[in-house]
Amino acid sequence: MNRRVLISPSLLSSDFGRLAEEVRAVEAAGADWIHVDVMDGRFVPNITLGPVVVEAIKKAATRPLDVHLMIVEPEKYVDAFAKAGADILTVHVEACTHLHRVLQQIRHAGAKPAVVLNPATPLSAVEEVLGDVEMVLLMSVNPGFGGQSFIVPTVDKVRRLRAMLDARGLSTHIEVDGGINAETAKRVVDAGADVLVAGSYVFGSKDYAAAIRSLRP
Ligand SMILES: O=C(CO)[C@H](O)[C@H](O)COP(=O)(O)O
Ligand SMILES: [Co+2]
Repeated sequence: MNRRVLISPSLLSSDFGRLAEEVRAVEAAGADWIHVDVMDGRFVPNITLGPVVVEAIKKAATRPLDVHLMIVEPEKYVDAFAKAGADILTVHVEACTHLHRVLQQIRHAGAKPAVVLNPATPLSAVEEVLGDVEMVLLMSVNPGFGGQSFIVPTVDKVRRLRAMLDARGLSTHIEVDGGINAETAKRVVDAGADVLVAGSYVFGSKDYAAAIRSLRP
């Protein structure tokens, strides 16, 4: 099946001093979504931004905000991020004691629920909630930093997840995040991914439009 591939540039590698301009620039360059990385210094060894900054990004953006929460106890903050303008809210399965409850909370808050797995977390960890999410995000680096190398076994993980979804008649998005460039993009799209996060590849290039174009099949 031919799915339209969506590109979600990660602002993590953008110029934070010119965040609104950067959002407008990637949108003009063809971004479908805007990926926002929220890190708390506990779930991951890095700290980025909170709901106040998401609200500022929302004012600059016209495309959906794809908010990736790399935080412990996400249930304490999902309402605030939804209120700030997150359209898709993605929580780590490793951070949720009651994953199903958190996904319900996200939907009640008015955002689309999604779940993300670290590279070492097996697909079986999300098998029971596949019908409750709009998207499954597979990390293809260990979360916390941009600019890392793609972890190759993710390609087979994407293929196995797409087969699990097909077997259940679900057309849930599969997003891949970490080390995405023109070469790795092709490999994960061929395996069944349809949303690509790219941070350093897009924001590190001189021509955002050309970089985004090169990620599409
Ligand atoms: O979630 C993330 C890191 O935890 C980022 O979205 C990801 O690393 C994007 O950066 P790059 O494309 O440079 O790998
Ligand atoms: Co991310």
